[in-house]
Amino acid sequence: MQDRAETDRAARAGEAGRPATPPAVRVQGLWKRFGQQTAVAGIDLELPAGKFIGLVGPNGAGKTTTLSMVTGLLRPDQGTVEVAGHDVWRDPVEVKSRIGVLPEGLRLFERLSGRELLAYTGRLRGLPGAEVDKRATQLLDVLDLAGAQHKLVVDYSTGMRKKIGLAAALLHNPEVLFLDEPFEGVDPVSAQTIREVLERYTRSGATVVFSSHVMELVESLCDWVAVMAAGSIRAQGTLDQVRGEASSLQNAFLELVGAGSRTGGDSLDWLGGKR
Ligand SMILES: Nc1ncnc2c1ncn2[C@@H]1O[C@H](COP(=O)(O)OP(=O)(O)OP(=O)(O)O)[C@@H](O)[C@H]1O
Repeated sequence: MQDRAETDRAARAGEAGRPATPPAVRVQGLWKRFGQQTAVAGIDLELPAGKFIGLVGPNGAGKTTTLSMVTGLLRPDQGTVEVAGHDVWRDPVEVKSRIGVLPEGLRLFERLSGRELLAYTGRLRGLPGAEVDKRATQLLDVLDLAGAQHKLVVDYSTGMRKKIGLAAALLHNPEVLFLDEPFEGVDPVSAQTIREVLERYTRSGATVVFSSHVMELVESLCDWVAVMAAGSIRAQGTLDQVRGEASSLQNAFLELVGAGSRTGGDSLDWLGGKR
């Protein structure tokens, strides 16, 4: 007779007998309140590994709060979060070694140059100096920052800051990369570069989770989507599952967040009228 542990192991094993990969993120019963405001209202979320995942929702939906709790930056009031099979709040060191994060309102060491920032990040991550140098050179090159590598980060533009932040988040080759609005403030050329880097990264089996308001972008990039509104998950699944019968993700999104019937400003009858 199989013992319990054996049965559990068998249940976790894939059809080929290999251990099944745990989801990139598993969230259960997650809550966060700020005073009277409930930012995240008991969500469950399971994000598969190896996918390009979009977390979408209107302003104030709770995306940043969720990503902050998932990445160990903000302690939940209630609930559990696992990343790559490890509990974020019980096993933070293990989790942090496996993830890269580009947070909202990115704070960087402003008085370092881009290259110094990468060198410092690499050493903090415990990488050997020569390896950091090699990876930094390649990342600066691919992200078109080689010409600005000796400039102080404080003098970087918004898009350059996003790119150096992304380079720092990728330097240790994380299993799961979390990006809060990675394309905001980024010009189309840089956006294309970031996109190519991320597509290449997910093709290697890694997971990208990013939040965005731009549905066209999510539709063209992601194979998996979670829709959030008012602190709850309204839908999660493959792009096709979430889009359902709707003609586009944008239309599905408007229905899911209950904005489908909004009038688009009928009450502003004075705007554009007689002056
Ligand atoms: N530190 C805080 N203190 C008080 N309220 C907060 C705090 N952080 C978030 N909130 C509130 O929680 C709710 C969710 O905010 P959050 O920033 O997570 O939304 P979001 O989906 O990321 O929005 P956006 O798309 O506008 O960035 C909002 O109502 C916000 O005002």
